[in-house]
Amino acid sequence: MTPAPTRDPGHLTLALPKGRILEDAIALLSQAGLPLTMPEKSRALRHEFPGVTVLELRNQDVPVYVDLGVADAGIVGKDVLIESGRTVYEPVDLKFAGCRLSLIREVGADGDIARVGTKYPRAARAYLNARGIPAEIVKLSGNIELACLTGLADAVVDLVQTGSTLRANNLEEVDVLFHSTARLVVNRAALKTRRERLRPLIERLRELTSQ
Ligand SMILES: Nc1ncnc2c1ncn2[C@@H]1O[C@H](COP(=O)(O)OP(=O)(O)OP(=O)(O)O)[C@@H](O)[C@H]1O
Ligand SMILES: O=P(O)(O)OC[C@H]1O[C@H](OP(=O)(O)OP(=O)(O)O)[C@H](O)[C@@H]1O
Repeated sequence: MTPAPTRDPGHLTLALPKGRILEDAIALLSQAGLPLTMPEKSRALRHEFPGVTVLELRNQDVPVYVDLGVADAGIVGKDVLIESGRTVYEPVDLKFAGCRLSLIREVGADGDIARVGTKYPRAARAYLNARGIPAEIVKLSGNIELACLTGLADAVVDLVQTGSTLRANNLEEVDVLFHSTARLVVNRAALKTRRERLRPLIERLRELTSQ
């Protein structure tokens, strides 16, 4: 493996997820003083701004890039962070992208739960184990609620925000595993080597989200 080039301690590398978090993340980081704008629609995956590089990633990869120090900091949902099992420093609750991870079934379903579909197998396993439910977990990638509707699973563990997906598909929330919002995550070594950049950013984000 080629060793990573030594990076200028005055330069920040940020891991941001494409998808629904990106626009709010860029807006908040700009308010906090970073010279960022929404990247133009293109196939470019790395975006350069004065003193800041933005890596555009899948949500699940943000904790990996930050934990392994390729990115100094990042923004990701608490749901993805919990599921990743990585213990990155998480100094600010950014309070957007609010939702909850819930156990969902068809309205009125009351049989045993033998199989659960989810994009969150680790969180689902912990929840089911804690309740002594020996269900099989099937890892799915999207439109998770379909697993309930088609009989692929007796229940699903998925995100709920407005509840409109549930209502449109005759589903109900049986239990809430946890609530989630977007978080700033920071690499612990970078917190020391890039202290001058990261400390003011953390402070400003705390002020902006009134913590
Ligand atoms: N309906 C929702 N309302 C509010 N926040 C949500 C909602 N759905 C997801 N989120 C939050 O936004 C994050 C990103 O969601 P998004 O839909 O962009 O991801 P995705 O496209 O499913 O992920 P992937 O990167 O795996 O393709 C989630 O991890 C969660 O924290
Ligand atoms: O309660 P609601 O406001 O309806 O939001 C919940 C829906 O939003 C997310 O799906 P998303 O739109 O990201 O699609 P996905 O299933 O492909 O991830 C989540 O997986 C739910 O399906």
